[in-house]
Amino acid sequence: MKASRNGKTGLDLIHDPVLNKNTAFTREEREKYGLLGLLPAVVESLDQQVQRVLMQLTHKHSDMDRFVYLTGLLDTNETLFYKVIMSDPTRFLPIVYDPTIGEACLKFGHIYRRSRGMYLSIAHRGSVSKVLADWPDKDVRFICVTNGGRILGLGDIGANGMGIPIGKLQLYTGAAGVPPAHLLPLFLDAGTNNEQLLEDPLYLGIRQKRPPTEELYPFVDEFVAAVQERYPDCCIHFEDWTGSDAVHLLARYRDKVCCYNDDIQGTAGITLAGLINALKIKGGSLKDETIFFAGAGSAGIGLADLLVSEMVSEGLAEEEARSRIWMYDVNGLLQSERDDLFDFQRKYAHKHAPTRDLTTAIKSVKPTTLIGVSTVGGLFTRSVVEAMAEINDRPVVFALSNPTDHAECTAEQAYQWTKGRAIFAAGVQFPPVDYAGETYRAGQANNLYIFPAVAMAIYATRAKRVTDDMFIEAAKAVADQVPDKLLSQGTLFPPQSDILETSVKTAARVAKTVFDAGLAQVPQPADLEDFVRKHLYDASYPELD
Ligand SMILES: O=C([O-])CC(=O)C(=O)O
Ligand SMILES: [Mg+2]
Repeated sequence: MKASRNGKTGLDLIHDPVLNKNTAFTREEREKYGLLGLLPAVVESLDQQVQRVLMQLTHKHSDMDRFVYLTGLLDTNETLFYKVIMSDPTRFLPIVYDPTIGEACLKFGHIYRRSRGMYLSIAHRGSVSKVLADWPDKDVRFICVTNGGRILGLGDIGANGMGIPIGKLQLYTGAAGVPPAHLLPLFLDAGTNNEQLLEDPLYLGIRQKRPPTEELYPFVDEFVAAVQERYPDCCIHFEDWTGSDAVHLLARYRDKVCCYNDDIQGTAGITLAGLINALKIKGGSLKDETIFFAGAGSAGIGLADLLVSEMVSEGLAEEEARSRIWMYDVNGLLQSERDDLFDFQRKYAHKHAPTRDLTTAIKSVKPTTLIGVSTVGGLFTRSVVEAMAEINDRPVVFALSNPTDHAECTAEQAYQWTKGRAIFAAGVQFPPVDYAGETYRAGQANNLYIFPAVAMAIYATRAKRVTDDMFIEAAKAVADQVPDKLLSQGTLFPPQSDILETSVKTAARVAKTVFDAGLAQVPQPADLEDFVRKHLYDASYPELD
């Protein structure tokens, strides 16, 4: 009997999720690797196996059950898992990702079956590098890392937040074809302040409160240094940290190592794409907009900073650009007299009387665009949305918080309350809305259009650093790929059914930005799209020798 390329034969080969083909092992392979008798008689194609999975999924009663089933499939047959989700992204992205992932994270410790990725705990301080070396793969190119501090709009859910790095990296592959062999989800466990979880007997993380920043940041420093040492070509993707940690950690590392924060830069990118297309619909240019953020955390600040740089490139002075951006948080409008603001929020606090009422603030500031990054479901009440419609002929309203019950308002509310005049987008997918004889199709302003494509560009070019320009270019590329017909129905983003194609084109444009900035570590090819295609993961069975 011959051994496969990783030395495995027989049951060990069947139990290896990367090499397993299950009923698709050929007769020759069964003979060669000692599989005869371990499999049913039939030899099936990957497509036939997909049919069986689809059939089994129809018998599940909820997307949560489908999520658990698909996780099990990934644990046993990676190729089949990606073949299934890439066969119908519109159907499967909402199951492996938002909104189902939100519920999956809340229940993570309860539905947990098998470990995936790595868990580094603050108890490992001083030996993080040694513990990281337990990971068997030699060529890790991306680590998506969270500490569970602010998962989606769900707040601090500690180790249950591990669902997010796992899901985000599945989107690298499913939405942009980054090969899964190079991806490592990682949970940096420094405890949780979530009392309910600390008391849950099935909670999976360390049972202690979060440490102060002075203890957390040296731990993150040690982790970042350990990654540099073991995987010098690895890009660190920070995800779902609390707002202030997100902003401070990105500032700490962005000029020193290859890293980015998706909540800051990816969310900013997709929202910029939405704004570019909203302006195509209503006319005008970004520099003439007044933008009001409900929520002043990492997503709001990241987007505000990106908008300021775009407005400056359209000719505004930086101070003037900042004056067009207003923010509002739990304590009301950010204004110059407030003494409870972080350094990075202060630049968006303008002279204004204090107000703690959102409608009053909107009526006074008169924004053209309202962006919800508050995590507060229903924050955009009828009076808020009607105020936007009074001020603007075509009010731009983006309700970006997720999962679904955290959205600031629904698509139906936005269209009804503005009598169909809103240019609306949400962080989750809402169904089409029929209003006064028209059908409106709100697009999903989700960073899944941005970060997987940016990651593909980083992967293909071996980029040394990640810059805001890469996210701005990704935003423009995504905006350019929305067909006119969709724009006329109010959809600001490309269809998810073509997500891989959209990502390839976006990645090619981002790759150009990387080469132009001199940040690539490979020679520049003549045809960038072809170059990206050569790096794509192919969901078909690997050779075993
Ligand atoms: O994951 C998503 O859908 C968007 C996101 O990054 C977040 O909400 O933190
Ligand atoms: Mg996030």
